[in-house]
Amino acid sequence: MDYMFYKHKETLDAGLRKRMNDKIVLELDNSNKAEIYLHGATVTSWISDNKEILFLSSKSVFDNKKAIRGGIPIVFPNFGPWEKGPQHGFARVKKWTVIEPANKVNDSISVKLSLTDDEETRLLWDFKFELIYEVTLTKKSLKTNLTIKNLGSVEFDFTTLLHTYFRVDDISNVRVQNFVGLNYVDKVKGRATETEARKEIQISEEVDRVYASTDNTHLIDTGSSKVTLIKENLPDTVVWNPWIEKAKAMSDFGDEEYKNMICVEAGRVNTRYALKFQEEITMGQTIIVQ
Ligand SMILES: O=P(O)(O)OC[C@H]1O[C@H](O)[C@H](O)[C@@H](O)[C@@H]1O
Repeated sequence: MDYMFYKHKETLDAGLRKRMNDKIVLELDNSNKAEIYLHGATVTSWISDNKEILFLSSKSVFDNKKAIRGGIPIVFPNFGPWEKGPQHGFARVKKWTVIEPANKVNDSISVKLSLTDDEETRLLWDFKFELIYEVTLTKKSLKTNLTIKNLGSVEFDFTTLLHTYFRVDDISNVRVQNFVGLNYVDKVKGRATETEARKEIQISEEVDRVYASTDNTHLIDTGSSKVTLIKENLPDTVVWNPWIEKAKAMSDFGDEEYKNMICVEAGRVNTRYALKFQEEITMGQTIIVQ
């Protein structure tokens, strides 16, 4: 009996240890923390004042191969289907390296991760680059900044996006602001270009829209909390909810989970950004809980 117990415990500890090695925890105090997996540098959890702000699917696969379904996956160097490699690029499925460990200064704590080109990335996309991702947590905010450096001797271009999954209690109560009058590409309707007429977006069907040149601020009212998304150097915003059929079709997403999430994704996706050799650009977002 004892033997069985200890054997089981050892297995558990080994599994737990592995998961712990794979992620970084930023902890301000017991009620305010965030978790970042090295796989994709994916922020998978952000707890502000004891409340989880991000959605992570219960079906998400943590095999260090597939992209994590939820949190904030990083899309680079291509948004959407890509003729050279996986959908949304490789940044979300590569193992990142910590270059500056978690550092607490006054009321904030931050960490810096990096991804550089390797044989695998050059095979798909033959450029020399470094991505630096800085995640900063305060009691009320989470800032995620991405610096893209061209380390080679030729220009490259890319699209990029922070694919944030927000957790909501009930999608029918969610409102998102600041799209009125903007053009968007409707990916559900064969990429038709439409103009947004609503002051507040509500979700009651499958939504997959790429809004161009959006305001730098969106207010996401989840019914039980208000969250502000502030974009920097990311001109576009994608709004996505797979709804019933798509949810069922995704193996790493629960059938009913579409009710508990909305993706509001700050990106640079409408036009590819050309980065000259030896140059760099920083872009990012800050999410603030009110
Ligand atoms: O399933 P994934 O590759 O993670 O993509 C999930 C979604 O990402 C974005 O929001 C795109 O606009 C959608 O078209 C896509 O379905």
